[in-house]
Amino acid sequence: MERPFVFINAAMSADGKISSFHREQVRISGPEDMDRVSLLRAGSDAVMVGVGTVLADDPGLRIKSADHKKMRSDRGQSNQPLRVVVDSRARTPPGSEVLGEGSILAVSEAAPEERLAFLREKCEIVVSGEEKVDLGELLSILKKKGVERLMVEGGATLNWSLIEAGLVDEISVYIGPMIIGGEGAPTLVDGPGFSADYPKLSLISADLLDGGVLLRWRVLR
Ligand SMILES: NC(=O)c1ccc[n+]([C@@H]2O[C@H](COP(=O)([O-])OP(=O)(O)OC[C@H]3O[C@@H](n4cnc5c(N)ncnc54)[C@H](O)[C@@H]3O)[C@@H](O)[C@H]2O)c1
Ligand SMILES: Nc1nc(=O)c(N)c(NC[C@H](O)[C@H](O)[C@H](O)COP(=O)(O)O)[nH]1
Repeated sequence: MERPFVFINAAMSADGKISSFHREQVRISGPEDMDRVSLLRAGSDAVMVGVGTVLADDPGLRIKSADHKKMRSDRGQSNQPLRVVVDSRARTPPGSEVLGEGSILAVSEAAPEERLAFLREKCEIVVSGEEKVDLGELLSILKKKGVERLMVEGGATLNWSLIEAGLVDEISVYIGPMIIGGEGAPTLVDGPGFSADYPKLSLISADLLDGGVLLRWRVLR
């Protein structure tokens, strides 16, 4: 099945955590990295998160920088990339920042109709998979909608599922100068974990940024 180019972008502490043990957002990136995140959004056709991230962080996922919006309009693209939430059972609160024009809620057949009735007014609903969203099918639906480049902004569980399914081409991770700790704190990739055939990476670049380091990895097949 055809799919977009998929890259994960995340920020983690020096000890590999992407938020605290009570899943509260931790600002790991500095201003330079956040500007880079905005630029990555500007260069993408869609930005995707899991519902865990919506519930924890309530991100808007929009480009705020006028320069970055202009870059898109100069290229003949819409002002903002599409915003996609992977949410099998439609748990996204109707007041979430991510919803509104240009947002897609990716649910499974198990999503309760009474939740969808509410949410349908605030976003487009795309159904795939029986219990859990079928990520391969979702990516092929997005490709048919014209999404060539998809940015994934976490969290830990969605990152795992995409990597496990072999659906990720690149990973950019900013490693910030801090320790978060906690065995229950989400890491860059959670889920059950691999016990063999560990996916291998090839380093594209390593740069100093905001007192930390930005690594870009290509996922090898
Ligand atoms: N530092 C960063 O860069 C960064 C970025 C994003 C999120 N976060 C943090 O990550 C945490 C959220 O991560 P998380 O793991 O709890 O949630 P998540 O955002 O990865 O969402 C996972 C949820 O998505 C849904 N889902 C539906 N279909 C799925 C599928 N096929 N595969 C996987 N998930 C599917 C499930 O309900 C699942 O629980 C928060 O604490 C947030 O602050 C940090
Ligand atoms: N790049 C990055 N650095 C961080 O230090 C951090 N905590 C996140 N966390 C991911 C977060 O859930 C969102 O993806 C956006 O960082 C916020 O997005 P908005 O400004 O609301 O659009 N992401």
